[in-house]
Amino acid sequence: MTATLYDRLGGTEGIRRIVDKLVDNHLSNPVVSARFSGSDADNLKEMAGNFFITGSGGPEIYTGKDMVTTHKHMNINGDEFVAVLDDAMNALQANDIGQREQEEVLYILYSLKDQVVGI
Ligand code: HEM
Repeated sequence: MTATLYDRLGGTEGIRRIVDKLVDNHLSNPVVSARFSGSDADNLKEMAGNFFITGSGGPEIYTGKDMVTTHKHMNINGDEFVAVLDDAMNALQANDIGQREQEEVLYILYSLKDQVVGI
């Protein structure tokens, strides 16, 4: 049986490391940093980490809002969405995640586009 994406990303510990890097990337990415200027970075890391852990086949610990409710009225555009995908790919590569897993994460994130962009 193939291991879950959760396992292949290094389980809870591995995903926490990836998401910490992802949020740090957002904070220093000029395309999106202003979006997060009022955010509590530690809380965002916790919530985004929980989202990834649950969404990749790990324990059901995500108790945050759904993606439409979270991003509604933010008027997020396509360039910002691509910037977030860039930050995610960079975070995976910085943590030596394999290409197959990078592709799977990219596909999952891309599939959420309609729940994030222009809503
Ligand atoms: C597929 C792409 C994305 C996913 C999976 C995602 C996921 C999340 C999650 C899980 C949260 C936390 C929700 C909660 O606290 O209940 C969140 C919050 C947020 N997201 Fe996204 N997001 C995505 C794209 C974006 C984009 C493109 C932007 C804008 C550049 C953005 C801006 C924000 C902001 C400003 C918050 C609120 C932070 C806060 O409460 O301080 N997101 N997102």
